[in-house]
Amino acid sequence: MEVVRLVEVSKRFGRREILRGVDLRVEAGELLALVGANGSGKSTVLKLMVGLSRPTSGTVRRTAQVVSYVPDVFTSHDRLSASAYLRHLGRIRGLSSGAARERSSVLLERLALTGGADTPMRKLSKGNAQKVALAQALLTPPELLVLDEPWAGLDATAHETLRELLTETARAGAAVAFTEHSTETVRSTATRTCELHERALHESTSRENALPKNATPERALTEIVLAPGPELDWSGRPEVVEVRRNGNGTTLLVVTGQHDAVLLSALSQGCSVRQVNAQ
Ligand SMILES: Nc1ncnc2c1ncn2[C@@H]1O[C@H](COP(=O)(O)OP(=O)(O)OP(=O)(O)O)[C@@H](O)[C@H]1O
Repeated sequence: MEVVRLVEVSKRFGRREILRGVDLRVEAGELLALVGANGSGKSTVLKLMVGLSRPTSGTVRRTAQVVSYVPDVFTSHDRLSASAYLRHLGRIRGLSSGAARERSSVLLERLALTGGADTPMRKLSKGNAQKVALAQALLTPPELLVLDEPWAGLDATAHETLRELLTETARAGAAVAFTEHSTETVRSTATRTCELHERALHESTSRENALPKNATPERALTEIVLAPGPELDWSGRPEVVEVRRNGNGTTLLVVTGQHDAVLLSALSQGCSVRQVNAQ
């Protein structure tokens, strides 16, 4: 399923033409790497994809309703702490306070934020600020996730975690597009690679981890079975896809990769978890 498409897109800054007649289609479940030399126009393509920039000619079609973007530089001069900032954003994106808090802490823990979740963000190091930028993009499940050099500044542990998070997000049905200079990182993460060269986009040869032809990306789900107990309202939780209740308790179908937050939420509100099954 097509999530975003650039059709015959050209982009000029003043008299300078950066892109000419670019066609690019990104589908659900794909991890697209955009590569090319410095100044070749990669960030420009990403900004066009998310709607932060408009083409000089051509069109950008976007079917995704939920779009997340991680810019190449995330400098926050904010006095807010990372946890307060993420909680606030989570609320704006429709999470309950509890869900926003849990999702933020799960993400910051996975990314191993070392600067302190309660430290004002302006005091965070570049790598730790980058972890907050990544967490904000993953607070709620995006349909289109666009990241500009997201590995820049990350330590080895977070480097691998980011690869896992992007893969989980694509498996949950999102289209993921990123720029990256390391060939090794592109090779281990991307399902498709496109190269920008002399204002045009070139599809690179097939990658070893390319999606099988005709594969429909699966929205990987995890089943959580809760024993009879408190009847919680899951309606504000976008990662909870289905709720089935019967005399034996409640079964939740949850987007895999985001089930930890749901489990935490259930446990902290007095539920007893009977089973967790990956589907
Ligand atoms: N807002 C702007 N105004 C004028 N020129 C711009 C603007 N944004 C980008 N450019 C120019 O467009 C060209 C492409 O920039 P872009 O940032 O897309 O390249 P890139 O491939 O992402 O580079 P890098 O690998 O260094 O991040 C550069 O020459 C840049 O100077």
